[in-house]
Amino acid sequence: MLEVEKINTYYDSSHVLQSVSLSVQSGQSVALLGRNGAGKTTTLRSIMGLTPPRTGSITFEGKQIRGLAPYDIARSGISYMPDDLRIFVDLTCEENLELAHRVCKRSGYWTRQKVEELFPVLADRRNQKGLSFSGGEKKMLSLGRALMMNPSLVLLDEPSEGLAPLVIRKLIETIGEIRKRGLTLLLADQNLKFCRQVCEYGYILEKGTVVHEGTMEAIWSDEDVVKRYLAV
Ligand SMILES: Nc1ncnc2c1ncn2[C@@H]1O[C@H](COP(=O)(O)OP(=O)(O)OP(=O)(O)O)[C@@H](O)[C@H]1O
Repeated sequence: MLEVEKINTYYDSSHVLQSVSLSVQSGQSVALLGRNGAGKTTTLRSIMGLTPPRTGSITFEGKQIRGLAPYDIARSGISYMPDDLRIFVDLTCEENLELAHRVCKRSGYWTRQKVEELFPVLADRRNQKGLSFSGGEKKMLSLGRALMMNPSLVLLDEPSEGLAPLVIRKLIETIGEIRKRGLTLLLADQNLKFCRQVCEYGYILEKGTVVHEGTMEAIWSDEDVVKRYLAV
């Protein structure tokens, strides 16, 4: 479904991603792992066209998307939950969700009603502005916005970061529900235990390079790999 081949991404003259390749199959859930500054966010931003790679290829459902504007990439069926969530704090919960749908113009299973069924708290807070939301609620709203675009692939940046263990458990269940609707996921997260519960396959980044890949079970049980690339 998604093939990233040898992409090189820069911030000005700083060469951050160095020949990164990865692939995500339809229906799969794939993790991008690695320590702070390894290049996880930059990989997601590169796919989304927000920090376009200078070279390499990104194909999605057989079409080249490298070089397209982010909104065209979104309309092709990829949505993105950034680590800073990017919800509109001056808008109500309902307005945030409807705006995402209107911008993307893709219809499908996910309507505001379906998103509110998945996250009942968003129904409770339908008319409240985002500023008053807790961190966990903002995350749910941001994920809800991503779903309202009716994507086939969702990129999630640090979904578990900053959440209490109980909320993470709920998030794991929610991701399971989302996957039952046929969605494919690529997520960047430093929480190996969380990734093991929601992903089948993982890529480990270090200094902008893929240094290891394998099933999440294999990564989880490889003490050397965990110590070398993931332990803090
Ligand atoms: N806007 C920017 N301008 C310049 N350099 C940047 C910018 N954003 C990130 N970098 C650098 O690019 C490298 C990769 O950062 P990136 O945010 O992709 O890593 P990450 O794995 O997502 O880490 P984190 O978990 O801390 O977000 C780091 O060295 C970082 O300092």
